Amino acid sequence: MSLLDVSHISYRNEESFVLKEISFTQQPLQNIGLAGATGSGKTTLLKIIAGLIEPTIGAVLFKEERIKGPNEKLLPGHPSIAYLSQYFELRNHYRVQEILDMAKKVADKEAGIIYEVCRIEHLLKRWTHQLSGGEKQRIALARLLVTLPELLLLDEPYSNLDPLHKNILKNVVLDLSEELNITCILVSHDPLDTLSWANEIIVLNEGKLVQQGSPKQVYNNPLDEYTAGLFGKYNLLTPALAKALSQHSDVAMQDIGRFLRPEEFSLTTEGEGLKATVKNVKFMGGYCELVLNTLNSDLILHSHETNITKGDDVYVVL
Ligand SMILES: Nc1ncnc2c1ncn2[C@@H]1O[C@H](COP(=O)(O)OP(=O)(O)OP(=O)(O)O)[C@@H](O)[C@H]1O
Repeated sequence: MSLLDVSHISYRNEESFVLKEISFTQQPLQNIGLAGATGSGKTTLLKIIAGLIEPTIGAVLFKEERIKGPNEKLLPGHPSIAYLSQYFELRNHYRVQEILDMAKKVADKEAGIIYEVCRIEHLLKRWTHQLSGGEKQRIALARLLVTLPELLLLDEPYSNLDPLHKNILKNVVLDLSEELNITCILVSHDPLDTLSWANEIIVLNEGKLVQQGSPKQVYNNPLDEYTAGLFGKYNLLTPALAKALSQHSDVAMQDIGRFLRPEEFSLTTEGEGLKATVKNVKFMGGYCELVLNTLNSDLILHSHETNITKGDDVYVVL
Protein backbone atom coordinates (compact mmCIF):
# COMPACT_ATOMS: atom_id res chain seq x y z
CA MET A 1 0.00 0.00 0.00
CA SER A 2 1.31 3.46 -0.90
CA LEU A 3 1.65 5.95 1.89
CA LEU A 4 0.70 8.81 -0.40
CA ASP A 5 -1.22 8.82 -3.65
CA VAL A 6 -1.34 12.18 -5.43
CA SER A 7 -3.97 11.73 -8.09
CA HIS A 8 -4.54 14.13 -11.02
CA ILE A 9 -4.06 17.28 -8.96
CA SER A 10 -4.64 20.62 -10.67
CA TYR A 11 -4.82 23.95 -8.93
CA ARG A 12 -6.03 27.22 -10.38
CA ASN A 13 -5.55 30.60 -8.73
CA GLU A 14 -7.30 33.79 -9.87
CA GLU A 15 -5.09 34.04 -12.95
CA SER A 16 -4.11 30.62 -14.26
CA PHE A 17 -3.37 26.98 -13.51
CA VAL A 18 -0.46 26.75 -11.06
CA LEU A 19 -0.52 22.93 -11.04
CA LYS A 20 -1.61 20.78 -13.94
CA GLU A 21 -2.55 17.11 -13.64
CA ILE A 22 0.09 16.05 -11.12
CA SER A 23 0.09 12.36 -10.19
CA PHE A 24 2.61 10.29 -8.27
CA THR A 25 2.77 7.84 -5.39
CA GLN A 26 5.10 7.60 -2.44
CA GLN A 27 5.92 4.43 -0.54
CA PRO A 28 6.62 4.39 3.21
CA LEU A 29 10.17 5.64 3.92
CA GLN A 30 10.74 6.61 0.29
CA ASN A 31 12.55 9.95 0.18
CA ILE A 32 11.17 12.17 -2.57
CA GLY A 33 13.03 15.31 -3.69
CA LEU A 34 10.88 17.92 -5.40
CA ALA A 35 12.78 20.14 -7.83
CA GLY A 36 11.72 23.01 -10.04
CA ALA A 37 12.43 26.63 -10.84
CA THR A 38 10.98 29.44 -8.76
CA GLY A 39 7.23 29.61 -9.28
CA SER A 40 6.95 26.09 -10.73
CA GLY A 41 4.41 25.12 -8.06
CA LYS A 42 6.44 23.20 -5.45
CA THR A 43 5.07 25.00 -2.38
CA THR A 44 1.51 24.87 -3.69
CA LEU A 45 1.82 21.12 -4.21
CA LEU A 46 3.22 20.56 -0.71
CA LYS A 47 0.41 22.65 0.81
CA ILE A 48 -2.22 20.66 -1.08
CA ILE A 49 -0.66 17.41 0.20
CA ALA A 50 -0.69 18.84 3.73
CA GLY A 51 -4.41 19.69 3.39
CA LEU A 52 -3.74 23.42 3.66
CA ILE A 53 -4.89 24.33 0.12
CA GLU A 54 -7.93 22.92 -1.64
CA PRO A 55 -7.04 21.44 -5.05
CA THR A 56 -9.22 22.62 -7.94
CA ILE A 57 -9.25 19.14 -9.47
CA GLY A 58 -8.02 15.78 -8.18
CA ALA A 59 -7.42 14.20 -4.79
CA VAL A 60 -4.61 13.28 -2.46
CA LEU A 61 -4.92 9.99 -0.63
CA PHE A 62 -2.97 9.28 2.54
CA LYS A 63 -3.04 5.55 3.37
CA GLU A 64 -5.93 5.25 0.89
CA GLU A 65 -8.03 7.93 2.60
CA ARG A 66 -8.70 11.24 0.89
CA ILE A 67 -7.09 14.22 2.58
CA LYS A 68 -9.70 16.87 3.33
CA GLY A 69 -8.89 20.41 2.27
CA PRO A 70 -9.57 23.60 4.23
CA ASN A 71 -13.12 23.88 2.80
CA GLU A 72 -14.09 20.74 4.66
CA LYS A 73 -12.25 21.24 7.94
CA LEU A 74 -12.44 23.84 10.66
CA LEU A 75 -8.72 23.40 11.44
CA PRO A 76 -6.91 22.83 8.13
CA GLY A 77 -4.24 20.14 7.97
CA HIS A 78 -3.88 16.42 8.51
CA PRO A 79 -2.79 15.03 11.89
CA SER A 80 -0.23 12.66 10.36
CA ILE A 81 1.26 15.10 7.84
CA ALA A 82 3.55 17.93 8.94
CA TYR A 83 4.54 20.83 6.71
CA LEU A 84 7.63 22.89 7.56
CA SER A 85 7.34 26.16 5.72
CA GLN A 86 10.38 28.15 4.62
CA TYR A 87 8.69 31.01 6.52
CA PHE A 88 8.14 29.22 9.85
CA GLU A 89 7.85 31.31 12.99
CA LEU A 90 8.71 30.61 16.61
CA ARG A 91 6.85 32.69 19.16
CA ASN A 92 9.03 35.09 21.12
CA HIS A 93 9.15 35.26 24.92
CA TYR A 94 8.93 31.50 25.41
CA ARG A 95 11.57 29.02 26.37
CA VAL A 96 12.30 26.34 23.79
CA GLN A 97 11.06 23.63 26.17
CA GLU A 98 7.70 25.44 26.58
CA ILE A 99 7.23 25.75 22.81
CA LEU A 100 7.92 22.03 22.42
CA ASP A 101 5.71 21.01 25.37
CA MET A 102 2.78 22.92 23.86
CA ALA A 103 2.97 20.81 20.70
CA LYS A 104 4.07 17.51 22.21
CA LYS A 105 1.95 14.38 21.69
CA VAL A 106 4.67 11.89 22.61
CA ALA A 107 5.98 10.65 25.93
CA ASP A 108 9.10 12.30 27.40
CA LYS A 109 11.29 9.37 26.35
CA GLU A 110 10.31 9.66 22.66
CA ALA A 111 10.59 13.42 22.84
CA GLY A 112 14.14 12.99 24.16
CA ILE A 113 15.02 10.87 21.12
CA ILE A 114 13.57 13.54 18.81
CA TYR A 115 15.57 16.30 20.54
CA GLU A 116 18.69 14.17 20.17
CA VAL A 117 18.02 13.56 16.45
CA CYS A 118 17.41 17.29 15.97
CA ARG A 119 20.57 18.20 17.91
CA ILE A 120 18.68 20.59 20.21
CA GLU A 121 19.07 19.05 23.68
CA HIS A 122 21.45 21.84 24.70
CA LEU A 123 18.94 24.52 23.63
CA LEU A 124 15.87 23.49 25.64
CA LYS A 125 16.33 26.10 28.39
CA ARG A 126 17.03 28.98 25.99
CA TRP A 127 14.57 31.75 25.17
CA THR A 128 13.38 31.58 21.56
CA HIS A 129 14.85 35.00 20.80
CA GLN A 130 18.30 33.75 21.87
CA LEU A 131 18.67 31.31 18.96
CA SER A 132 20.51 31.44 15.65
CA GLY A 133 18.61 30.86 12.40
CA GLY A 134 19.89 27.28 12.15
CA GLU A 135 18.93 26.50 15.74
CA LYS A 136 15.44 27.97 15.20
CA GLN A 137 15.04 25.80 12.12
CA ARG A 138 15.87 22.63 14.07
CA ILE A 139 13.50 23.60 16.88
CA ALA A 140 10.71 24.31 14.38
CA LEU A 141 11.36 20.84 12.97
CA ALA A 142 11.37 19.23 16.43
CA ARG A 143 8.10 21.00 17.22
CA LEU A 144 6.54 19.24 14.22
CA LEU A 145 8.13 15.90 15.03
CA VAL A 146 6.74 15.77 18.55
CA THR A 147 3.27 15.77 16.99
CA LEU A 148 4.18 12.30 15.60
CA PRO A 149 3.75 12.85 11.87
CA GLU A 150 4.21 9.96 9.47
CA LEU A 151 4.88 12.20 6.49
CA LEU A 152 7.01 15.33 6.69
CA LEU A 153 7.01 17.97 3.98
CA LEU A 154 10.14 20.11 4.09
CA ASP A 155 9.90 23.29 2.02
CA GLU A 156 13.40 24.65 1.38
CA PRO A 157 14.60 23.91 4.92
CA TYR A 158 18.20 24.78 4.06
CA SER A 159 17.66 28.23 2.60
CA ASN A 160 19.30 30.98 4.65
CA LEU A 161 21.55 28.57 6.55
CA ASP A 162 25.32 28.88 6.61
CA PRO A 163 27.24 25.73 5.54
CA LEU A 164 27.81 24.64 9.15
CA HIS A 165 24.14 24.78 10.20
CA LYS A 166 23.05 23.42 6.85
CA ASN A 167 25.24 20.37 7.39
CA ILE A 168 23.84 19.76 10.85
CA LEU A 169 20.28 19.99 9.51
CA LYS A 170 21.11 17.73 6.57
CA ASN A 171 22.29 15.08 9.03
CA VAL A 172 19.08 15.56 11.02
CA VAL A 173 17.00 15.04 7.87
CA LEU A 174 19.03 11.91 7.05
CA ASP A 175 18.26 10.50 10.50
CA LEU A 176 14.50 11.14 10.19
CA SER A 177 13.75 8.02 8.22
CA GLU A 178 16.34 5.80 9.85
CA GLU A 179 15.75 6.68 13.48
CA LEU A 180 12.21 8.03 13.55
CA ASN A 181 10.57 6.13 10.66
CA ILE A 182 9.33 9.30 9.02
CA THR A 183 8.79 9.60 5.28
CA CYS A 184 9.79 12.92 3.72
CA ILE A 185 9.30 15.09 0.68
CA LEU A 186 12.02 17.72 0.41
CA VAL A 187 12.17 20.86 -1.70
CA SER A 188 15.56 22.45 -2.24
CA HIS A 189 17.10 24.64 -4.90
CA ASP A 190 20.52 23.09 -4.31
CA PRO A 191 20.83 19.90 -6.40
CA LEU A 192 23.37 18.47 -3.96
CA ASP A 193 20.70 18.43 -1.23
CA THR A 194 18.26 16.29 -3.16
CA LEU A 195 20.61 14.17 -5.31
CA SER A 196 22.47 12.77 -2.31
CA TRP A 197 19.37 12.18 -0.20
CA ALA A 198 16.41 11.23 -2.37
CA ASN A 199 15.35 7.81 -3.66
CA GLU A 200 13.20 9.52 -6.25
CA ILE A 201 13.23 12.99 -7.80
CA ILE A 202 10.18 14.73 -9.20
CA VAL A 203 10.71 17.72 -11.47
CA LEU A 204 8.06 20.40 -11.90
CA ASN A 205 8.07 22.96 -14.71
CA GLU A 206 5.32 25.57 -14.84
CA GLY A 207 3.02 23.37 -12.79
CA LYS A 208 3.59 20.19 -14.80
CA LEU A 209 5.44 17.07 -13.72
CA VAL A 210 8.06 16.86 -16.47
CA GLN A 211 10.40 14.14 -15.21
CA GLN A 212 10.47 11.55 -12.45
CA GLY A 213 13.20 9.05 -11.68
CA SER A 214 16.13 8.14 -9.48
CA PRO A 215 18.70 10.88 -8.80
CA LYS A 216 21.11 9.14 -11.21
CA GLN A 217 18.53 8.99 -14.00
CA VAL A 218 17.49 12.61 -13.62
CA TYR A 219 21.08 13.88 -13.33
CA ASN A 220 22.59 11.77 -16.11
CA ASN A 221 19.64 11.59 -18.48
CA PRO A 222 17.62 14.78 -18.15
CA LEU A 223 14.81 14.90 -20.69
CA ASP A 224 15.35 18.55 -21.56
CA GLU A 225 17.57 21.56 -20.94
CA TYR A 226 15.29 22.79 -18.14
CA THR A 227 15.87 19.65 -16.05
CA ALA A 228 19.55 19.45 -17.03
CA GLY A 229 20.01 23.02 -15.77
CA LEU A 230 18.25 22.41 -12.45
CA PHE A 231 20.87 19.87 -11.43
CA GLY A 232 24.05 21.69 -12.42
CA LYS A 233 26.14 22.70 -15.40
CA TYR A 234 25.81 20.73 -18.62
CA ASN A 235 26.99 20.64 -22.24
CA LEU A 236 24.50 20.30 -25.06
CA LEU A 237 26.49 18.55 -27.76
CA THR A 238 26.22 19.36 -31.43
CA PRO A 239 26.29 16.28 -33.73
CA ALA A 240 29.73 17.38 -34.99
CA LEU A 241 31.13 17.56 -31.48
CA ALA A 242 29.60 14.22 -30.48
CA LYS A 243 31.14 12.62 -33.58
CA ALA A 244 34.59 14.09 -32.92
CA LEU A 245 34.51 13.09 -29.25
CA SER A 246 33.46 9.58 -30.16
CA GLN A 247 36.38 9.33 -32.59
CA HIS A 248 38.81 10.41 -29.88
CA SER A 249 37.34 8.31 -27.04
CA ASP A 250 36.33 4.69 -26.50
CA VAL A 251 32.65 5.63 -26.57
CA ALA A 252 30.39 4.82 -29.50
CA MET A 253 28.52 7.78 -30.99
CA GLN A 254 25.10 6.27 -30.12
CA ASP A 255 26.13 5.93 -26.46
CA ILE A 256 26.87 9.62 -26.09
CA GLY A 257 23.91 11.38 -24.45
CA ARG A 258 22.61 14.79 -25.52
CA PHE A 259 23.57 16.40 -22.25
CA LEU A 260 27.00 15.81 -20.82
CA ARG A 261 28.06 16.97 -17.37
CA PRO A 262 31.42 18.74 -16.95
CA GLU A 263 32.89 15.82 -15.00
CA GLU A 264 32.22 13.41 -17.89
CA PHE A 265 35.24 14.82 -19.73
CA SER A 266 38.89 14.60 -18.90
CA LEU A 267 42.07 16.03 -20.31
CA THR A 268 44.62 13.79 -21.90
CA THR A 269 48.06 14.11 -23.41
CA GLU A 270 48.73 15.93 -26.67
CA GLY A 271 47.49 14.11 -29.76
CA GLU A 272 45.29 11.60 -27.87
CA GLY A 273 42.10 13.61 -27.51
CA LEU A 274 40.09 16.26 -29.30
CA LYS A 275 42.08 19.49 -29.49
CA ALA A 276 40.46 22.51 -27.80
CA THR A 277 41.50 26.00 -26.71
CA VAL A 278 40.98 27.21 -23.16
CA LYS A 279 38.64 30.23 -23.11
CA ASN A 280 38.28 30.62 -19.39
CA VAL A 281 39.50 29.07 -16.12
CA LYS A 282 37.65 29.36 -12.79
CA PHE A 283 39.18 28.12 -9.55
CA MET A 284 36.39 26.27 -7.67
CA GLY A 285 38.30 25.02 -4.61
CA GLY A 286 38.64 21.28 -5.16
CA TYR A 287 38.81 21.58 -8.95
CA CYS A 288 38.98 24.10 -11.80
CA GLU A 289 36.09 24.77 -14.14
CA LEU A 290 37.37 25.22 -17.69
CA VAL A 291 35.51 26.64 -20.65
CA LEU A 292 37.04 25.25 -23.82
CA ASN A 293 36.34 26.00 -27.44
CA THR A 294 36.48 23.38 -30.12
CA LEU A 295 34.64 22.87 -33.44
CA ASN A 296 32.89 26.23 -32.91
CA SER A 297 31.30 25.02 -29.65
CA ASP A 298 32.02 25.77 -26.03
CA LEU A 299 32.57 22.89 -23.61
CA ILE A 300 32.53 23.16 -19.83
CA LEU A 301 34.62 20.64 -17.99
CA HIS A 302 36.12 20.06 -14.58
CA SER A 303 39.80 19.43 -14.12
CA HIS A 304 42.09 18.91 -11.16
CA GLU A 305 45.01 20.38 -13.08
CA THR A 306 45.90 23.74 -11.64
CA ASN A 307 48.46 24.99 -14.15
CA ILE A 308 46.11 25.54 -17.11
CA THR A 309 45.62 29.11 -18.27
CA LYS A 310 43.49 30.96 -20.78
CA GLY A 311 44.73 30.49 -24.36
CA ASP A 312 46.33 27.06 -23.74
CA ASP A 313 45.66 24.22 -26.15
CA VAL A 314 44.40 21.05 -24.40
CA TYR A 315 43.19 17.59 -25.49
CA VAL A 316 39.81 16.24 -24.35
CA VAL A 317 38.35 12.73 -24.09
CA LEU A 318 35.08 11.39 -22.76
N1 LIG B 1 -1.09 33.18 -2.42
C1 LIG B 1 -0.99 33.18 -3.76
N2 LIG B 1 -1.90 33.79 -4.51
C2 LIG B 1 -1.82 33.78 -5.86
N3 LIG B 1 -0.82 33.18 -6.55
C3 LIG B 1 0.11 32.56 -5.84
C4 LIG B 1 0.10 32.51 -4.41
N4 LIG B 1 1.18 31.82 -3.99
C5 LIG B 1 1.84 31.45 -5.11
N5 LIG B 1 1.22 31.89 -6.21
C6 LIG B 1 1.62 31.66 -7.60
O1 LIG B 1 1.58 30.28 -7.85
C7 LIG B 1 2.69 29.87 -8.64
C8 LIG B 1 3.44 28.76 -7.94
O2 LIG B 1 3.97 29.27 -6.73
P1 LIG B 1 4.73 28.32 -5.69
O3 LIG B 1 5.04 29.16 -4.48
O4 LIG B 1 3.94 27.09 -5.48
O5 LIG B 1 6.05 27.99 -6.49
P2 LIG B 1 7.43 27.42 -5.96
O6 LIG B 1 7.88 26.44 -6.98
O7 LIG B 1 7.27 26.90 -4.56
O8 LIG B 1 8.35 28.70 -5.97
P3 LIG B 1 9.64 29.06 -5.03
O9 LIG B 1 10.71 28.10 -5.43
O10 LIG B 1 9.94 30.46 -5.43
O11 LIG B 1 9.21 28.92 -3.60
C9 LIG B 1 3.52 31.11 -8.90
O12 LIG B 1 3.20 31.60 -10.18
C10 LIG B 1 3.06 32.09 -7.84
O13 LIG B 1 3.16 33.41 -8.30
